[in-house]
Amino acid sequence: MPPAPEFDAGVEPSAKRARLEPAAPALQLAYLGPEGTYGEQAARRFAHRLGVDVALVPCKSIASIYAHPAPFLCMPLENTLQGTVLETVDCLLSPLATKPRTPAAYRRPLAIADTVLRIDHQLVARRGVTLEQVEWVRSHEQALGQSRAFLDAYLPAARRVPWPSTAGAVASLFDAPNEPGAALCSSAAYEKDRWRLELLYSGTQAVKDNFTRFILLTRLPDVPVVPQPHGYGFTSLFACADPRALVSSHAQRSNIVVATHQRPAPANTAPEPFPRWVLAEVYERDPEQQDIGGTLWLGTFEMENPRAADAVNASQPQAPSPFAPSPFHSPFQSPYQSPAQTPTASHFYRI
Ligand SMILES: O=C(O)C(=O)Cc1ccccc1
Repeated sequence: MPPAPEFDAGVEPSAKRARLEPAAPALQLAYLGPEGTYGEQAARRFAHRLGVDVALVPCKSIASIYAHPAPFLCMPLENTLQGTVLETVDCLLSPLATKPRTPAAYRRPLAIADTVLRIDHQLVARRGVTLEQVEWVRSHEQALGQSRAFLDAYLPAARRVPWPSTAGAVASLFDAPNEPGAALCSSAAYEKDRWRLELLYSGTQAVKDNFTRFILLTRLPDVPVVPQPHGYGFTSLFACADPRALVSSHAQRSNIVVATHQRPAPANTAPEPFPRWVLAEVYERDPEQQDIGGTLWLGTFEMENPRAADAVNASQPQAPSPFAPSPFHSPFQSPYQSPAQTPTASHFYRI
């Protein structure tokens, strides 16, 4: 009797089996959601520039972006008409407080890039609602402020209701189906829901050339600064508790302070009528080439309270980085800053 054929279970011998590597999970990039915000547009640009597989994660507020454990965070920093985005600067300065507000398990984020978006607001309401009927307008406080003159002229009696985001304000219109309200949002947010929206006015901001600058932060170690497509601006952000410190610590390095963002410090941190913390934007000159370098990263924080500096600088978990190591991200080190000029580690740190 011939031997029984070997039982073929339909499985290839293991040596021949195709080796399917598990796909690396996409790196998360947290932004101000929901879909349709200006923040989402900025986040998409950053994702493209990073050149790695990135999953966008919408967050409910700017504060919740900063608290998110995602390796990348996208936040609005400043606007042509409204200036500083207060919630963002509050987050960036929060490590100056004695108790860091970010959970200790998350690596404190560092800025690695910026992008500038043109901002053009649309006033929208649910289908059938007219401008004359609008009793309230919801939007991010930036959009309400940028549209102040329009609202004064066209909707003087309407209540202005700050909302965590522009696209969130649009979504809220459908939760209040019987109320004659409106929202200020991007064209993208309008386009997404246009079948159920009325476009009441296009371009409500006070000037046509209205821009918002967003920054990209990372919690990963050793991420190289992301090349700027425009090729200029080696901009660092430095925070300090006393604006005078900017002059003494930067003058001799021929750095130029080009902008400052100021917020009140907790009143008990300084015996002054105007206790304040300052985030300063600084061009770092390359002393060799006599020109200005190419990338944004947040600079060094000068600390009044060394205990706070220690808390912030406390060792943080190192997530594996998919990027080549960069010399630019070691603490207290800038390519154009000699260690001899760097004040003690307990008083300075980079954000
Ligand atoms: O709410 C949004 O869409 C944001 O991204 C914040 C914002 C609001 C208005 C102008 C720029 C950014």
